[in-house]
Amino acid sequence: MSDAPVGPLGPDHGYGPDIDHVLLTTEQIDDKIRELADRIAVDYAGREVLLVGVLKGAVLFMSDFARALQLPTQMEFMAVSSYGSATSSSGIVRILKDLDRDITGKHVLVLEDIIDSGLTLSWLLKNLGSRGPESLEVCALLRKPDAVKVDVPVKYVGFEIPNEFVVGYGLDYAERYRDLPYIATLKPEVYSS
Ligand SMILES: O=P(O)(O)OC[C@H]1O[C@H](OP(=O)(O)OP(=O)(O)O)[C@H](O)[C@@H]1O
Ligand code: HPA
Ligand SMILES: [Mg+2]
Repeated sequence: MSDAPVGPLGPDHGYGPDIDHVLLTTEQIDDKIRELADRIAVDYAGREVLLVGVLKGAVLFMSDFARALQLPTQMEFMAVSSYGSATSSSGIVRILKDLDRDITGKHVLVLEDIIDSGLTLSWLLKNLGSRGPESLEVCALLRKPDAVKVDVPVKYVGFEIPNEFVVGYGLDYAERYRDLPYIATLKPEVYSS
């Protein structure tokens, strides 16, 4: 057994001192993923779904969601970046890794960790839509309604959250905190150090 300190919400990989407040616990996230997966299993019954995970933020969500979804799925990943190490979007989306295969005729379900300004997803949907999928929908774990700059049609949303920068469960600040098992905000001094 490890001797690492355990925070009030369980193991926090030692990030505890940087955390300001917890928005969503591991249990709330797990329950929501099961709820989304149940709904999507009904909507896609009899169809084969191609999950497209948006790296890197959606990697934990993709992994838990694919296991919860009681349907055969295939997985592809695309890596895009618009934030770098900043806390607001540059508005410029860059493809860092494209899909490995053609999605023509497929039922594509994009999995995103968060919709903040909506710029990444708006760009991504145009890009994927031009490749001829049979259907194209989005399932996002988080959305910040007060931050949206571009309206994007999103069929499945886990949680609406306040307009604060959050980390954990795949979401990073300067590449840190993705491995935190819950979603939280950081103390202001973390940004100034
Ligand atoms: O709605 P938006 O304002 O466009 O923000 C959402 C996007 O920003 C984050 O990605 P980021 O660019 O930080 O890359 P990462 O997933 O590798 O951290 C997040 O994972 C979403 O993909
Ligand atoms: O609140 C956020 N946290 C981490 N990454 C993000 N990318 C867009 N919004 C966020
Ligand atoms: Mg990021």
